[in-house]
Amino acid sequence: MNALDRIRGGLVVSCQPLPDEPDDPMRDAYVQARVAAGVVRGGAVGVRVNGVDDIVAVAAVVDVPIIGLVKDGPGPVVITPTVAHAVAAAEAGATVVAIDATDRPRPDGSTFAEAAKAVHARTSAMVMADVATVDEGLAAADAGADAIATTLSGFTGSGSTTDGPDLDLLAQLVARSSVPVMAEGRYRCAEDVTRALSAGAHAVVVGNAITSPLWITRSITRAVRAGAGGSAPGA
Ligand SMILES: CC(=O)N[C@H](C=O)[C@@H](O)[C@H](O)[C@H](O)COP(=O)(O)O
Repeated sequence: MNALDRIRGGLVVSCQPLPDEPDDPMRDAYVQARVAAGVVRGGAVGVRVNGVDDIVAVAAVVDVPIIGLVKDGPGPVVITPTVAHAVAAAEAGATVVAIDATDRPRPDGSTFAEAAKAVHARTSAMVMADVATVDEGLAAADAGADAIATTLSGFTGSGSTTDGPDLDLLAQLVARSSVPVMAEGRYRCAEDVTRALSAGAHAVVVGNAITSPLWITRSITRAVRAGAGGSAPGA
């Protein structure tokens, strides 16, 4: 059974520090490995992990598929931006390599198709295309992606921007794609996951809502300050 078959219908948990927080105390391979071990114990069928050191550390403690990526550079393409990053993620232990497949220039001048081809030719890993639009997803499947993920919806300036998960993009890709479609990006709770699976997602990735104490705490403190949940006692 390949890595994609193994995660079908399940919850994949993204174990990563917050991208825009260089001082996130969770930015530590040992810590992410412990988080990954915890989510697998809780029922995650796969994990998504950023960076060669973290992938190596996580691969040593879990035996579920690892969707690996390497975030690097000033952008606009940050998720596994070059052929070398893609191969490095696979060599570190990723069973699926997540690669930005948006239509934006890559720092090494490569295309998504070239990165996918290099992973397939030089490693045993599969390739997941992170996209923001239907057109990008369909193009990525034609270019050799083994799966597509809605990861970049709302992050590129193209396509729609939703406060919650982009279930519309998911449904359109499920209807038209020849390869499995992963739901990812702003999935926060059991209801979100169930809705994505009902919409035909191959599997659903949840990140910050499970694995970022910084993000979770900030969400709650901001909501409390904004008055969510009624008046504070004595107020
Ligand atoms: C846009 C981008 O860089 N997304 C990254 C992709 O690896 C991660 O920062 C996200 O945490 C991940 O996609 C899961 O999403 P959420 O944390 O919303 O459940």
